[in-house]
Amino acid sequence: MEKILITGSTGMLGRYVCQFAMEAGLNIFTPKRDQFDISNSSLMESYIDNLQPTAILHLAAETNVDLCERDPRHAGLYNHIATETIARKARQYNAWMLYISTSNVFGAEGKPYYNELDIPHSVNYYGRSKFHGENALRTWCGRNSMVIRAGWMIGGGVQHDHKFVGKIVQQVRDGVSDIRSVTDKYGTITNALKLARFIVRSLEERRLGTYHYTSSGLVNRFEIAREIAEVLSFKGTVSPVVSAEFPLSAPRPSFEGIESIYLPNEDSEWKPRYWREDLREYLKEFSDRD
Ligand SMILES: NC(=O)C1=CN([C@@H]2O[C@H](COP(=O)(O)OP(=O)(O)OC[C@H]3O[C@@H](n4cnc5c(N)ncnc54)[C@H](OP(=O)(O)O)[C@@H]3O)[C@@H](O)[C@H]2O)C=CC1
Ligand SMILES: Cc1cn([C@H]2C[C@H](O)[C@@H](COP(=O)(O)OP(=O)(O)O[C@H]3O[C@@H](C)C(=O)[C@@H](O)[C@H]3O)O2)c(=O)[nH]c1=O
Repeated sequence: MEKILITGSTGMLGRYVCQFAMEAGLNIFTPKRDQFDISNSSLMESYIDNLQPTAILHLAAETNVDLCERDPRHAGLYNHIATETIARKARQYNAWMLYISTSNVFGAEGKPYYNELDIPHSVNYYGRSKFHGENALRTWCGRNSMVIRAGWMIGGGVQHDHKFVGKIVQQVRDGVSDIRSVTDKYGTITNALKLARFIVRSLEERRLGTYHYTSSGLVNRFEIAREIAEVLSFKGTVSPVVSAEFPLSAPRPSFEGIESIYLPNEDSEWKPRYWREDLREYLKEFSDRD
């Protein structure tokens, strides 16, 4: 019988994945931190030994990019070593394993877009720790695993969006008069709900290899903020600024757009579209509530 372990089930992405996996009638196991702490190898090992999963969706991670920069040891433990521990166990039980990585593995070359043939070179420790996680997976279960790299993730809605869109929506709701947003950081966005559909489909198909999954179109943070302001009928102004006005511990690449040369070319509900369309789809979660 199929037994699917999902780590990070309470996160921005994990909630949607659990929702779709349950709708598909899959037998999922979603341990919380006290049962499955990614900083505690022996706890993870004994949980997996007990469960003996047939598949593992490893979504848990340290997603605080600035914390990773200030504490590379923490980044390594959470994003690299934890993945290696889980991947070793996946191999032991011959379980198919999925790992979610990030466009942050790229950026040092300064190219606008990166595809699956490009060799990662990150500008920060979060990106490096995620890339080492990818490689641990490839080393231990390369023949039975999948890596999906996502771009700037949009998802979680009012309660669980702790990233850029959530922060801008919060400012709109707080009624600030001016939202400042950076024009010199470009990337591609990933609608978490649609990615979750693709993950569940990939699980069912036991897809293998590395894939980039993002909406099309390179966009900067300012353009996203302006779009949010328009959709939510924001009364104030959105001002373009340079990133030097937002001092952060971790450098962000000027360009971290990713695109896919391998994603199946089929028209389906998981298929990413142009960034504006996927962003507007997500923003309904906010506008529908008021
Ligand atoms: N957000 C983004 O913009 C992007 C994210 N990604 C990747 O996608 C994946 C999912 O990210 P996202 O959903 O945004 O992440 P979130 O930050 O929303 O959620 C992180 C998840 O990991 C869990 N977690 C954190 N620390 C531990 C721990 N010590 N032990 C057990 N569980 C822990 C959290 O549990 P708890 O609820 O207990 O905190 C939560 O379920 C990650 O691998 C991330 O690197 C890739 C590209 C972009
Ligand atoms: C709050 C705020 C931020 N910003 C800018 C500054 C900075 O460039 C950026 C920070 O937004 P975030 O916190 O969403 O960005 P960040 O933490 O860099 O997001 C990253 O998270 C990890 C998990 C990933 O995997 C990456 O792909 C990426 O999504 O937004 C503004 O321009 N205006 C604002 O009001």
